[in-house]
Amino acid sequence: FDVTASPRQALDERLSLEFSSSFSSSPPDAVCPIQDEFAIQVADRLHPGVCTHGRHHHHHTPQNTSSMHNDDHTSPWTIHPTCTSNTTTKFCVFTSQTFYGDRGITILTTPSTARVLSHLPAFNIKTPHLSSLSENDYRDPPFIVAPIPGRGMGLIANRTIERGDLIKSHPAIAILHNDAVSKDHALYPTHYSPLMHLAIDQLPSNTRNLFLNMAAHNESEEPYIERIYTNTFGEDFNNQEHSIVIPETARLNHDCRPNAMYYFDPRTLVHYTHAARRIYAGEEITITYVDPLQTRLRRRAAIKRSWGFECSCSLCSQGREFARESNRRVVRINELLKVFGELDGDVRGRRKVGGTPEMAELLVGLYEQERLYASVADAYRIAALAYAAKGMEWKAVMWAMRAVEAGLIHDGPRGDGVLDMKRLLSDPRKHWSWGVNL
Ligand SMILES: C[S@@+](CC[C@H](N)C(=O)[O-])C[C@H]1O[C@@H](n2cnc3c(N)ncnc32)[C@H](O)[C@@H]1O
Repeated sequence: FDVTASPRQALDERLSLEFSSSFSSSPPDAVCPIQDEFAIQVADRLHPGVCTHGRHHHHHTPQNTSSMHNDDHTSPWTIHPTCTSNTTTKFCVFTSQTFYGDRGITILTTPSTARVLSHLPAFNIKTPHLSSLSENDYRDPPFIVAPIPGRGMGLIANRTIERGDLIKSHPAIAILHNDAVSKDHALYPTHYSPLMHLAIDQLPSNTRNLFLNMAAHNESEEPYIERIYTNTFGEDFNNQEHSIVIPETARLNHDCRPNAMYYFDPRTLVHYTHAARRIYAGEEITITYVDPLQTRLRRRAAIKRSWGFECSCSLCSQGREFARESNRRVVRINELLKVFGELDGDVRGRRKVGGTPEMAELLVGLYEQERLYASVADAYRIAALAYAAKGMEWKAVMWAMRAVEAGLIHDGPRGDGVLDMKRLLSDPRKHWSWGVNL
């Protein structure tokens, strides 16, 4: 979806997911390295002390596993990898049937990417019965799954959900290299299609059923690949584009001005969805499938091209004058983002901030007018930087605090923007942006 979208979109009009690929060069963690509150909570509940005492913890390796690697690390794959032969790029299926308990995960990728993945903390916590996680560790989720006229199934809030409330969090069940699932690829279906089928078929049966129960927007096509094209999120691993499958989250329908936002934690392979604004009982919970900072024409075209439906969300169906003004704001937002440009310090920690505080406040206003309540995190951060650049500490702090709150919804606690704003808050005068525009 969104900046993530289906492989088809990922291939056609790939947009970027900033937090992806960041782990590709990070060293493997020796002890339970998870800093994520939720994952720690889950791990500790099931295996008290593993995360808190930092004991080394390896995944159990069943007998039929033979490690592909000869490093000192135990392979997490519980089924011997199957690979393509006679292809320029070698792809293999790597499956763990014990990932997050009995949920399992299947990965169709190159051996080098699989090796990077196998070192993730996700494979370092042993969480046998995270099936509870598959409905979010909620005994009483704040939504029901129900048919929505003209949209198939969807999620309806069953009580008030406040901004920032967790709606869903689920580990991925499949990670598929886009080159191996692209219908346009010369070697698909002869070489890659059997591998893709094997990948899904090797999942534990309950998890495979989650996959098969997902919607396909074109039933006449091959059922597995259609489910992938309809439901996956895009994510880079090892700097290569992949599609990730989170069946429960794939029930969320699209809205150009959604009330929920998701992010993926590439260390734990858990996908999180939070409310971006207050959602009342009876409202449908939605996410955006496309970059929301596009004009109506482009959004509608992108949705039609990748999912085959006509966007009828409130923004897509509003009257001509309203649509024109929204388009204008979107264009202006993009112009301002360009003016502010690169938002990190340079190597010496000194980089001018490209715009003024007034421009930054205009940007915030435009995001809010556009009802972009999660991605407004970017505008808040820009405002904090613009004020810090002018040496205006308290204004900088105010916007940084807003940026952290919105950033937690938009990018999660390890998002670059959130981390940068936390650094600013811990000592504004030592931040890279302090006084750079004076
Ligand atoms: C990821 S699935 C969403 C869940 C799906 N409705 C289901 O029944 O499981 C994407 C598909 O849902 C439908 N869909 C999602 N958002 C929609 C919307 N705003 N209007 C119409 N159909 C929508 C389209 O058929 C799309 O291909």
